[in-house]
Amino acid sequence: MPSYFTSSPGKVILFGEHAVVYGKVATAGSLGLRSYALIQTREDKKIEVNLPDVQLARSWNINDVPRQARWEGYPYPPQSMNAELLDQLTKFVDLGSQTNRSQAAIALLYLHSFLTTDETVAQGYDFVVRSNLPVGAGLGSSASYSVCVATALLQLNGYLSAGMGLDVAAQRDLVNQWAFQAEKVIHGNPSGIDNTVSTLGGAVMFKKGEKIEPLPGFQSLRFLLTNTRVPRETQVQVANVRKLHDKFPTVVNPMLDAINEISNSCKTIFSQDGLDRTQLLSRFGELVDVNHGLLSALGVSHPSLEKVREISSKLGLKSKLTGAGGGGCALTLIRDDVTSETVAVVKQLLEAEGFQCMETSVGGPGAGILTLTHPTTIAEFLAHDKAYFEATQNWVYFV
Ligand SMILES: Nc1ncnc2c1ncn2[C@@H]1O[C@H](COP(=O)(O)OP(=O)(O)OP(=O)(O)O)[C@@H](O)[C@H]1O
Ligand SMILES: C[C@@](O)(CCO)CC(=O)[O-]
Ligand SMILES: [Mg+2]
Repeated sequence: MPSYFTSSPGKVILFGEHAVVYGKVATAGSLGLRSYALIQTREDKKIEVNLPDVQLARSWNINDVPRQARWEGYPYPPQSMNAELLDQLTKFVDLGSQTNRSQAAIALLYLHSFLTTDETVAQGYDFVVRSNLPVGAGLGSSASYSVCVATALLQLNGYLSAGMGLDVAAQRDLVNQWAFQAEKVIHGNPSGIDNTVSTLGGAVMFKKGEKIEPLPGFQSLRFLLTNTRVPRETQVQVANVRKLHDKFPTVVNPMLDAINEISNSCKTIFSQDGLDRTQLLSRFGELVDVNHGLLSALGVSHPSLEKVREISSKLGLKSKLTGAGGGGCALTLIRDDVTSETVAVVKQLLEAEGFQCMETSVGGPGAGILTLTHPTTIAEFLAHDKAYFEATQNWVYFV
């Protein structure tokens, strides 16, 4: 009975959120906070799905779920989304207005419709995901979920096996492309930066449709992440910026160009000879400030995010929103000269506002698979704590 864990990280966007949707460059890195999935075959032709982070536990007869015939470009996804299939799945899932759950379930079944083989249909499978990422807070929980789904379905159905003849880079690309489809189900019109960082890991410069460039020297930066706990949906924030853009293109386009130059300036300061670390961090902090100002002008800040900036700036620290904004998370640059006492004070002040602070590593591994030698039960998977997965050896990453 094939049984696998898959895992993938969240992301933090340093510069360029929203502008990246319009083809501008953005800079982002993977987070130490990850999602974990279990996928394993069953014998009763059912799909048993358990997504505790969005309170979804459902079971379907596998034969009731629509399937797609072989398509052009197989095994890579079709160029455009299948709107008819999405409609069909929305009705099939029938989760009404509970968008968190329904989007997660539809994204899974959308990929299932294309990727499930006759062999899997003859058995059924369990699928469970749990995440250490806050859901809907700007740290790429949807992309991390999407990459876990894509990796799990591709692995279970044999697309990543040696028999398919794909090298590691091609496997990684396949995972990323299918995860992008799932992100489209959840987000509407994503740029692809979140699923790309979640698949590849590390720290990258990203521009839609172009080759990903690693960002040198990034690992050594420290950030504090603050979750304001103000809920928001990426899809809504992206749509709001779109409305502003369409109403005032001559005003908004130069702002998006300016954001593009922030990522380019970030690259320059990392590669500039003769810039010492103190100067680098100081310039990086200035870019953080400018980027937040532009995002705020695009209408995606929130009083809670301005509060994070106010508190951190009192202690000489620079912060910006990260991800789609409108609530969710802010990142604060911790320069090398900032003492642990100062960090503790900032955290205390932010937590007193009801915010949640996290220090996490950035630039770690991307998506990974672990083949289980002994099948596990859903209950056992759900009972493991976070440390269990991190301590588990033999993860294979797409590096
Ligand atoms: N652990 C999870 N289990 C199931 N579904 C999840 C999980 N994490 C995220 N999702 C799906 O992703 C949606 C949240 O995506 P959204 O893009 O709004 O937030 P985000 O990805 O955390 O933020 P951002 O895109 O700004 O980084 C949820 O509504 C749910 O459908
Ligand atoms: C807001 C946005 O730029 C980043 C969300 O993490 C949307 C996207 O790139 O798809
Ligand atoms: Mg998202």
